[in-house]
Amino acid sequence: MKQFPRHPLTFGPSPVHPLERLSDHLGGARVWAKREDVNSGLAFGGNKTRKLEYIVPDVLASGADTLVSIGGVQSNHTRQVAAVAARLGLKCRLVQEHWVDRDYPENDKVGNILLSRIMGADVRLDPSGFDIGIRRSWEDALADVEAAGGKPYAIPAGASEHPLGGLGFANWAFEVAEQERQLGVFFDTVVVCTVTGSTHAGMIAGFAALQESGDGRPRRVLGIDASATPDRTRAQVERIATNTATQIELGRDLRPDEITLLEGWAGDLYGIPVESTVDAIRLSGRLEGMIIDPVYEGKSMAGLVDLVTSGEIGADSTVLYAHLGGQPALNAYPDVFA
Ligand SMILES: Cc1ncc(COP(=O)(O)O)c(CNC2(C(=O)O)CC2)c1O
Repeated sequence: MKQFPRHPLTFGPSPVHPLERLSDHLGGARVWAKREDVNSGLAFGGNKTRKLEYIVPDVLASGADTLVSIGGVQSNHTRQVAAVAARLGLKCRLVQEHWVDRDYPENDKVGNILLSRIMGADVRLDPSGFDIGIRRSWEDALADVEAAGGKPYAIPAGASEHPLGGLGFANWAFEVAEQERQLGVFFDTVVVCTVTGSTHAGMIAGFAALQESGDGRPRRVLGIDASATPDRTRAQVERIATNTATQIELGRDLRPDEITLLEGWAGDLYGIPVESTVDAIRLSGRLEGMIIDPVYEGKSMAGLVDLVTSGEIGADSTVLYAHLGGQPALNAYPDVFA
């Protein structure tokens, strides 16, 4: 894979470990986890921290003084942008839109948004609803920073539509291959939560590049939709995966079977947990002491549980579950577990 400048924001390779009790409980494939939720000392880290490692060199080269990004009120992404801004000594302007329609009065005071405020971000609430695309509120914030004499750096939702947004998880694929060698294991299936798409898309491009580099063993990357707008998310994954494959000089087109986004566990609305989400969160907590969140990982774990117990992921498979972080948002959902 072509190399790109990376500004280290993580502790190094994120841990990979087996989930024995969960695997025994499911009674089929063996399940392991790769833990982006403990990948960095920057405000609990997560998948966006890995993406930002490849964006920060461009930030520094641009001479910007303010990172400008966007997400829902309980966005993990904007919290990670705030942490990186703090670490780099930059200002941070965050647009927090009304992506989740829940009747929890403390929603804009706890969890991720509390952390972003603690780290000094200029947090602005906006009444606009959920959408993974480029938002007017974000464009207005960029113009606002500029009009006030600042030099903004534009980071779209989830850093996904950013030109360098797929590189973090393309590299992740190569990190997995190295850890497989060290552990003496091969993960034929990767399960990942998909919303704005560049985590999943980067993995698709990275594992394709691994195959082209000679590791021809068949591997599936299964994206579990948590956006509840799967057609838009699938199109965004395809676009970002294709762009990333070009950037890393894959040298071939991606095949349709390399882009798999599965529906069925997002429920009707982004950010609203359904029964399978809550069951998966409890199962992961009670069997492995592994905490997952109700917006993202609870939904991808619900997908993994069904795919393994149904045999769609065969009993002879070894599955790598991508834990991408997200726990701070649990503080906005205490009523769900009361
Ligand atoms: C914990 C966690 N898990 C999975 C995802 C999905 O990643 P992608 O957006 O790259 O598809 C997020 C994203 N979060 C967004 C946010 O604003 O926090 C970009 C939506 C996530 O935070």
